[in-house]
Amino acid sequence: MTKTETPGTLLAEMRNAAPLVQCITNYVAMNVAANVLLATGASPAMVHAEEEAGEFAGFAGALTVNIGTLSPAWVAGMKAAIGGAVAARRPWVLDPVAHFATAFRRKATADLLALGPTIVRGNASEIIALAGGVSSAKGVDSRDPVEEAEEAARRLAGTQRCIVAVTGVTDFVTDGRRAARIEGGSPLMPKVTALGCSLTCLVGAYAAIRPDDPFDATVAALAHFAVAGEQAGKEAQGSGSFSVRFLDLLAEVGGAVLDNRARVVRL
Ligand SMILES: Nc1ncnc2c1ncn2[C@@H]1O[C@H](COP(=O)(O)OP(=O)(O)O)[C@@H](O)[C@H]1O
Ligand SMILES: Cc1ncsc1CCOP(=O)(O)O
Ligand SMILES: [Mg+2]
Repeated sequence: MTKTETPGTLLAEMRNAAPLVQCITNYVAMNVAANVLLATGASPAMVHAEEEAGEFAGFAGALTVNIGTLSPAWVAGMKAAIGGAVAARRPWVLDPVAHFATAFRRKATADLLALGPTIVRGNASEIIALAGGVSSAKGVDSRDPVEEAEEAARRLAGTQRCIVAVTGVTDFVTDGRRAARIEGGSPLMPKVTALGCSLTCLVGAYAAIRPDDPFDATVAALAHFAVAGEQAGKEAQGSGSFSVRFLDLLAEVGGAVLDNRARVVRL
């Protein structure tokens, strides 16, 4: 049986390792996600050109791929990066932002999924649709509760042989066998753009320290967001002050505080 590792232990180890994370993310998220990784202790690099993305992935600790603002050149860069990550046996995370919205996105997402992501992180609408169901969303924001995506997540994890993380009011993580729910966060989080995209990059940072079995690492990344987000929500006056306080708290939260405050239910 695999030993369960606590979020706090993994946070301390991740911070100590300061993993280099190659983030291919969208124009909206690039700056936000880089600041989130720096605050948590990881080292972000936004590298997406086809000419260099595969080479970079060969020495980065992990790769994250997000389709938020897609174009054909970006898809080529993503595929090159994934080739480099797979060859170097590094974990890679897929964030299928609004993949159901257009034929271009659907095709790109199907191609990327076929390359075998280590982890898929999306909101409930995205995960429902990725598993073949009908979601209520049209764009990047979720219109479905996480509870309705749990079965889809288990199915997707089983068929793709990967970890699936669904986020929302209460997050859900499964590898098709193990599963966990993570409570916390704040209703202000979906009111700040690119936090889901940034979380995907943070999942990459945690996965970099457990490349062969990143289930607990994925739970730890979500717990880190949940604990910092909950506290920031208590202190904020609105989404502007939330953003600032959230970044500070991602840095302030240490291993002991994370283990104290994280509400993780293993199923
Ligand atoms: N209503 C909510 N209450 C608490 N936390 C939330 C809520 N909605 C989203 N979150 C948190 O916000 C972060 C981003 O998740 P989500 O909004 O689902 O992603 P996306 O931005 O991709 O749609 C996650 O940490 C999630 O737990
Ligand atoms: C608004 C927007 N449009 C295309 S990508 C993007 C950001 C989505 O960020 P998130 O999925 O984290 O809410
Ligand atoms: Mg998203």
